[in-house]
Amino acid sequence: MSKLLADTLRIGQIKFTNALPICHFIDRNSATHRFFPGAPAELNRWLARGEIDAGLVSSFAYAQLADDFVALRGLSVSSRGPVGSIFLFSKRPIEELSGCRVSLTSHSASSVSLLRILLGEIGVTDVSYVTEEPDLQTMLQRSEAALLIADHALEGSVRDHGLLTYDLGEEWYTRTGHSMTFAVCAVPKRMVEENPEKARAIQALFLEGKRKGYADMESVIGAAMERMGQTRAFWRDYFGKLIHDLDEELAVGANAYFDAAYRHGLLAKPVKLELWGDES
Ligand SMILES: C=C(O[C@@H]1C=C(C(=O)O)C=C[C@H]1O)C(=O)O
Repeated sequence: MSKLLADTLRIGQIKFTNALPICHFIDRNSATHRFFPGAPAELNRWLARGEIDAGLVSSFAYAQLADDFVALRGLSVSSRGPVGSIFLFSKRPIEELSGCRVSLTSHSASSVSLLRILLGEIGVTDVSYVTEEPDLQTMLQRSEAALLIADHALEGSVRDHGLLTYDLGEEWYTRTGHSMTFAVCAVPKRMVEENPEKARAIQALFLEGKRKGYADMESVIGAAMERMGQTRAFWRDYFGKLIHDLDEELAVGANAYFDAAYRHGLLAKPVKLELWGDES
């Protein structure tokens, strides 16, 4: 990562289609800030190491860092039911994966934990999880099932591979009745305490991007088609499933997910999502 002026805000941004409604229109570089696009696992790492100051990260990564970070109100990647881009592709029914090898995309933190939770709740045991680069064909050479997220999952979902396909947003909703929040915009508590105007500026940049994205969804869809093909109707349907507006109600679902992650031994201690900032 290049050297920046000491007070330039370094902000992480998800590089995949799921964040386009927020990120497509964002003003990426200015004298005061610079956006760094990455896969969720990269963003999580950059945030934990202090290589970015704030930004969109996996909700699970936020939970691991919750002592030191808040989540900005009005910004997330969430769904209430099917999400359309987080799939377990499986050679056999999900209930029959006990003792099997299951491949996990190296790009995710939230969805891999969600899969472990769901399989645990279903009573699937002795799974050997392996983390791999997201390539469905390679993953399934040795595994019974493979978890993909984001653009790789979208690609997998339109391919005719004859595999069983489980949408993790839908599985979570069916089992718990809760929404699921996959990504939040994390900002250090230290920043909101010592320099709240900086945290407000980050929130304003993202919220302005989102306002423009939702006001001109046809341009967002055009950008998605340029990247990945498919029809306008495909993207309208996909973006219709996503919610980008973290609020108290979505926080209930996020907290249910954090509770489950703790119960399943994936988080070291119980965590509550801390919302910060006004959405205006
Ligand atoms: C909806 C999605 O959610 C993403 C899933 C993430 C994860 O599993 O860690 C992180 C960020 C989200 O943007 C997606 O991948 O399409």
